Amino acid sequence: MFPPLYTNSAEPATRGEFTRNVIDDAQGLIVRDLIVIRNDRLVLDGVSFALAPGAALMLTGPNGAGKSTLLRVLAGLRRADSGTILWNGAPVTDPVAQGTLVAYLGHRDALKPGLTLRENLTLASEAFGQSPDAAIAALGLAELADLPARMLSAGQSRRAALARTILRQSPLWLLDEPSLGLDTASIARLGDVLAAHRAQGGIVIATTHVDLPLPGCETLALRAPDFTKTVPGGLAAPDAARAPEDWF
Ligand SMILES: Nc1ncnc2c1ncn2[C@@H]1O[C@H](COP(=O)(O)OP(=O)(O)OP(=O)(O)O)[C@@H](O)[C@H]1O
Repeated sequence: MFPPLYTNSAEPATRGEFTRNVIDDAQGLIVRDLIVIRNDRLVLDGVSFALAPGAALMLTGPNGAGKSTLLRVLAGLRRADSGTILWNGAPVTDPVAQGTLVAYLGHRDALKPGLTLRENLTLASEAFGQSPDAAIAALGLAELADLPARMLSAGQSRRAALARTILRQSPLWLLDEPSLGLDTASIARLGDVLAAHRAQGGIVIATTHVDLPLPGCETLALRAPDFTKTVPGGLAAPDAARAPEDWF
């Protein structure tokens, strides 16, 4: 098991401890010294953590702290200005290019309103040769499966988006506020789904403003960025030279 060492500051003591204890070729996910600058503002300032297979991390912090930004970097939807991501000891430069490594649930449910719930999930699952039935059942959606997505409530729609995320059967789940709008029974189902994934060696990273059903998880509390400080022109590191149009 990795040591639960995290930081989103550049404090030398924490960085030193992290470096001493984490072995680069270990199984699982290692994130080291991630720096992200948005609009000349330092949003993530040296985020580091390590998660072994079966582990989970809850990302907390005030609005604007960078939780979604961190997930999007890990999902390959945005580049970091500097830092390293290792998966099973190998550097991950583009998670999207790794195919099924990552399953990402963003803020938006992004269902096609004219298609039924099942059609939405089938569309997503065909590329992976999976049937959507297990995911539909796991999120308690069988009775709603033939309704057009436009007829789903906010919580039902969130469950459908969760089902679409999990059917990829990716080892690394990145979930942005997965419990948003879910009722008590649905949160319990979400807990079962997360536990089953972790029991198979999967890793979960989830942002949240409320408690999530992730027993034994680690927590990384990101701090609000200091918006009185600017980083004009970004960092001197080569990554910072990428054109803004390369970024999502
Ligand atoms: N398009 C943008 N351009 C520049 N800065 C942005 C942009 N979108 C967001 N930011 C800044 O990036 C920072 C991190 O935003 P992010 O969405 O990652 O925060 P968060 O912790 O997920 O917040 P919340 O709890 O509200 O979801 C914010 O402080 C925000 O001001």
